[in-house]
Amino acid sequence: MDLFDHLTATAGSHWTGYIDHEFVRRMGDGSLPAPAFRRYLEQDYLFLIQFARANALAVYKSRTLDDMRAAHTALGAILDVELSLHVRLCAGWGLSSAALEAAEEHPATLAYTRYVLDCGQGGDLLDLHVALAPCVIGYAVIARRLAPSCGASHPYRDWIMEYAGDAYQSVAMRARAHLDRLAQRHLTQERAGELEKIFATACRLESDFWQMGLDEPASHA
Ligand SMILES: Cc1ncc(C[n+]2csc(CCO)c2C)c(N)n1
Repeated sequence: MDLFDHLTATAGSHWTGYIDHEFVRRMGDGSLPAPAFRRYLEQDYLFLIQFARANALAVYKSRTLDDMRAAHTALGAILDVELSLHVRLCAGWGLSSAALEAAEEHPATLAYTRYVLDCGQGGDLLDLHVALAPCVIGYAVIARRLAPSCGASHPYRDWIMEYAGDAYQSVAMRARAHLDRLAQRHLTQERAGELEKIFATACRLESDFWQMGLDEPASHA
């Protein structure tokens, strides 16, 4: 059992509630309403920007060149690949770059991203990578589960295939192996409980992020 397996097992319903969230299930069966997906996409753009900062923090928190390179690669992938892919996906759903630039962070976006950054600022590289794991590895797990039921005209095919594809699956596998190497160097019995708590909290915040997409926006009428 690697550290990721251990963390998902101890997170229990926080983990399963995240990967099996109603938003995920309805994306899988295609019944997710388009406005919910658009709300998610808009906030995910803002999420990715903060996620890039979290990887920059991981570069800073690294004590070996290997760790530094891993974080630097992830940072570059977000800035040079992920964000432009995301902007293109958004355009296909009627969200312009101008709309993305004008968007404000929802409390769920703020809570999740700043929690991850706080884990990294207050803790060490292992704390930070454990806080990032539900995001980086969780999306690969979710997309792999949805892919078999994703036909050619599935409305969420682009999203599912992006994360279920070989390229992203191997990114996630490398992240998982890196997390395990970090654990071998830094994990002690005394730290296990705190790391389990960080992982479970990040899963809860991922669930809140899905839920934000499902919830109707507050009416200001
Ligand atoms: C709320 C939310 N959680 C996770 C991801 C997934 N994700 C974010 S950055 C990245 C690439 C890592 O190199 C991946 C897979 C997301 N997009 N939005």
